[in-house]
Amino acid sequence: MRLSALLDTMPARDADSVVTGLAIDHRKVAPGTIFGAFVGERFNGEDFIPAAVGAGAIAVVARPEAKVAGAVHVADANPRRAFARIAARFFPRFPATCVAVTGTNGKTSTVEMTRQLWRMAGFHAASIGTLGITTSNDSASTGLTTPDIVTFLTNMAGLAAEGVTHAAFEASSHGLDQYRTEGLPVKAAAFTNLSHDHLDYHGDMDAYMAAKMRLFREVVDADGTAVIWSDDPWSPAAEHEARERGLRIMTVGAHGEDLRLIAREPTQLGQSLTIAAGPLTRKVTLPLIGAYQAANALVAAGLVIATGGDSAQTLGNLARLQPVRGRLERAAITRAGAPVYIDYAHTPDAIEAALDALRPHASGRLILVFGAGGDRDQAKRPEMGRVAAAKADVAIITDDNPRGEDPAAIRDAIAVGAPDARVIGDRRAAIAAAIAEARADDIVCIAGKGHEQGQIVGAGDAMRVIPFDDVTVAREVAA
Ligand SMILES: CC(=O)N[C@H]1[C@@H](OP(=O)(O)OP(=O)(O)OC[C@H]2O[C@@H](n3ccc(=O)[nH]c3=O)[C@H](O)[C@@H]2O)O[C@H](CO)[C@@H](O)[C@@H]1O[C@H](C)C(=O)N[C@@H](C)C(=O)N[C@H](CCC(=O)O)C(=O)O
Ligand SMILES: Nc1ncnc2c1ncn2[C@@H]1O[C@H](COP(=O)(O)OP(=O)(O)OP(=O)(O)O)[C@@H](O)[C@H]1O
Ligand SMILES: N[C@H](CCC[C@H](N)C(=O)O)C(=O)O
Ligand SMILES: [Mg+2]
Repeated sequence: MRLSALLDTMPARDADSVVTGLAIDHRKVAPGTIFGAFVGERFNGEDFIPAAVGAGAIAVVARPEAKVAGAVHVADANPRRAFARIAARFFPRFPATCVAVTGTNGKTSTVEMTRQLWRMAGFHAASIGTLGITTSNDSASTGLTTPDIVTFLTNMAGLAAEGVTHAAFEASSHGLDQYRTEGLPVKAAAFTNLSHDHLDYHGDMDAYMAAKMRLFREVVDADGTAVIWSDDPWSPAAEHEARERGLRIMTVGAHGEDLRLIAREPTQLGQSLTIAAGPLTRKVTLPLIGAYQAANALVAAGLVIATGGDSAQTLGNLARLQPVRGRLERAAITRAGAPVYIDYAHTPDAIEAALDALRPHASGRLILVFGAGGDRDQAKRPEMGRVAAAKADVAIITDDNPRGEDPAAIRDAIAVGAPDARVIGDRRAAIAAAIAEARADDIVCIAGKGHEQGQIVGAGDAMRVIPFDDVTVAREVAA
């Protein structure tokens, strides 16, 4: 592709230069690359411009004040956005129907359920997010929830080339703030909820919400649909944003206008949902437990219906949803007979949602093992402790990806909110203690890591990922 096909203005002599690719990391620059130089948290990408040009970059997207010699300077006060727009021209292929999900909790579950519902309707569908890229044949891990813009668009082009026509992706607040998911038409976008997380990055809840709402303000198509979970304290604010943009609005939940959850009753293996969709009222048995999973399933149904799915068929298909990895996944039964669940709860609100989901199924006690990640929001730690102390009968604080921090200091910060909790740093020992403690009528919940396959310790060059899988460890210890 020629540079002139990607840039609006450039010196005439550069117009015919051939663009071979795009990169935001100077180490990935090859001859013919367009390099995006961004000011980040750890580095200033502008410092790498000479190295990028040396490696063959033919254009650099950077702030007007950046120094660029030997390549076209695409100057923009918001270089991440400018780069995303150029990248979208370079990768013009994508699945015809793309939808996005944002919110503090429930993104992964919702995109994965959306993929399953599309699949049941006969489409070749994919989901992209924390679990990586999932299609009905394959799954591949990508590292971050929302990868960088080049990876994101490359993946979308790859899916389209494989024949995927429907894709649901997670839009994390970091991803939205850093323009990591732009450039393809997004027919519908969902908001699940907002609660305490990532305030280290965003500062306060209003700024966090504003980052998420870029999805409605800028990313979703102007004639697209906003699917909004109606029962969250932040739902009215989300609805206001969608209205301001002139989007079609679909509200879902007990207070929802479009998919109204009229009743929810636990059954032995799941729950029975009564849902009104316009004139149609349907009762379906969802084979998953907990209010939070019902919420995510309904938002997923909303996205499918918003993009042309038949209401009756989509709601009926909820009965065939498969569990999402690491989200209230039953991993083992202890020798005493207690079920052990693995859940990805790593925020105060998620711990509450997971324990609320399990409570109706425990005639005895709820025993919780949990921790908080290092180099992440510190303010959520005592809050996680408080909700654990309030909602679990036995709480055990352990390590969950300490990264560059002292694990003992993280545990102490959690214990401020849960002074009676036991503290066992070694995660395997903590899981073993919970399993040893459980009697037949108790339930053990191991929170925070879900599908993760490792314990991240150290930072920078000293960073190591020690293999660790809660499901495997729970099975080994329970055996
Ligand atoms: C805080 C954050 O989001 N950081 C991400 C962000 O970093 P940054 O823009 O601050 O970049 P930086 O490392 O300071 O470097 C600045 C620029 O210089 C470039 N660079 C840097 C070094 C070098 O040698 N050469 C070079 O060119 C970098 O590519 C970058 O463009 O962009 C980097 C490149 O894509 C990411 O690796 C990095 O993710 C870090 C590792 C991270 O931990 N991110 C987490 C918090 C995150 O994004 N999480 C969300 C999930 C949230 C949720 O779902 O709850 C996610 O979407 O995964
Ligand atoms: N709708 C919801 N309401 C409240 N809590 C939820 C909801 N959905 C999920 N959770 C909780 O959050 C955890 C993570 O769920 P999920 O992975 O779907 O969210 P996510 O938004 O993708 O998270 P991340 O920010 O890590 O990407 C679940 O294991 C559960 O404890
Ligand atoms: N997407 C989340 C994942 C957290 C998972 C938990 N195990 C942790 O490390 O805190 C984050 O980056 O904050
Ligand atoms: Mg996720």
